[in-house]
Amino acid sequence: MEPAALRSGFNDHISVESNGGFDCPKNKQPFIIGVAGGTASGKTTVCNQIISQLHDQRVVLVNQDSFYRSLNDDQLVNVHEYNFDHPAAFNTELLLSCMEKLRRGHPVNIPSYDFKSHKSIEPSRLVNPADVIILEGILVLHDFHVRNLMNMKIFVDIDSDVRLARRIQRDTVERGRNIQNVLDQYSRFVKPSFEEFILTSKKFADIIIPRGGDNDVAIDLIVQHILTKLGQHDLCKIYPNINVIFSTFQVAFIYVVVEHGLGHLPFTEKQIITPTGSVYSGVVFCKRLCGVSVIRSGESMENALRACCKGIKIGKILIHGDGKNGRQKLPADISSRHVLLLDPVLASGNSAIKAISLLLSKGVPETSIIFLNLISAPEGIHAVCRKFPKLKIVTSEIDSSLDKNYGVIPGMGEFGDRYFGTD
Ligand SMILES: Nc1ncnc2c1ncn2[C@@H]1O[C@H](COP(=O)(O)OP(=O)(O)O)[C@@H](O)[C@H]1O
Ligand SMILES: Nc1ccn([C@@H]2O[C@H](COP(=O)(O)O)[C@@H](O)[C@H]2O)c(=O)n1
Ligand SMILES: [Mg+2]
Repeated sequence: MEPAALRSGFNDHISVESNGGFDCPKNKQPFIIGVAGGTASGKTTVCNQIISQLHDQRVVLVNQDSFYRSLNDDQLVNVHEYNFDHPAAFNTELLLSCMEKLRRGHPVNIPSYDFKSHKSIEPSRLVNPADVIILEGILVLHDFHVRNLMNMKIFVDIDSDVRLARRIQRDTVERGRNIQNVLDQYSRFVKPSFEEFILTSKKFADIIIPRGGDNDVAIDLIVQHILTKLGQHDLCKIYPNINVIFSTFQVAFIYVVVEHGLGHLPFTEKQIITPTGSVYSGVVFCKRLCGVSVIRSGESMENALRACCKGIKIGKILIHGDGKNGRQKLPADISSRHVLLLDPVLASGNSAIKAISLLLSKGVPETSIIFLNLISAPEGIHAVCRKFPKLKIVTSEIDSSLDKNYGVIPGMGEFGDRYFGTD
């Protein structure tokens, strides 16, 4: 029996975690982008361009400016002594709690800030949860906790002279300042704080955009990346070494997973002369292969592997449930081969970790292991990917979670029993 026949409707089981960690459906967490850069570098302009190109997605823009602390009366009297470019000028705790609520899928009230009175004003802005949240501001890459929220970090990089010219223009027109105020504030606070806190956060950026809003190519690439990520499971946003095969009903077939796994192996071009004398160009794997099945359910994938790679050697690993080390029968030269580790279900990850550790102890490099499975639980992916970031996982489905007996939900029951007809 093919495993696809064991399951039905397995694409429509998005569930909600019950542990208070996240209230969002598991693979529906928002994609959070941070956009930093010096004053008047074009952060807001870049964000608006990204938003306009993401027209089919729910996007919200949160400005760090909204979290400026209101000045008290004493501070207002001496406003020219106040450093608005220092991290302490912002209420970062409030920013973090608002971002956390949005991340969990809750609406939130964001304060409104008035640059003329230097205070928060009513009404605040009700922001609804969205697929993409963009957080923009001079210091959003400075604070470790704020940075940690982000899936993508952008720094807008523009010549300081251009920024100063734009700032004079903007602050005199929109923020009620005169040129002398702007220049004094710039040389006393804005420039030194830029060098101390903003420029030093540039190293945390994933993308640096020269020329800001004029850089159409950079904005286009960013939008494409966001669209790709929005289509992916959340775990793929965290672990680049996990590959989920496009999930239609048919692709749960073992053969497709095996073929896809083979596609991850390095190969070189090879030409041969056919019996009719013509030249045929094909490819050959750079290194010899070996399958290793985890007994017993992994054996269900062996036929597919043999069908794809005639004569491939296949070893076996038996994992004990009682904490003892696993037993194995593996080719003597396994350390010089690429290993396709076969186990159709990745649940807690405990068996997989034992099997992988055993392969490593036999000298197989982590980079030479491709773990092929059909159904995986997020818990197993976290466990394996954290411990072995250099191996690849190829799966056809990431399910919702684990039950208390470490069974995958919804999963497909005891795979070995169902496949071999012993249930
Ligand atoms: N590429 C550009 N060309 C000309 N003016 C620009 C450009 N980008 C931004 N500006 C102007 O510069 C000022 C600052 O831009 P803004 O996007 O608000 O910067 P930031 O949010 O980084 O402070 C605004 O008045 C804006 O209209
Ligand atoms: N009351 C305030 C608050 C902030 N500023 C300046 O705004 C700059 C940050 O905003 P951008 O849109 O330019 O990123 C920052 O450099 C502060 O100096 C202010 O002048 N008055
Ligand atoms: Mg701005």
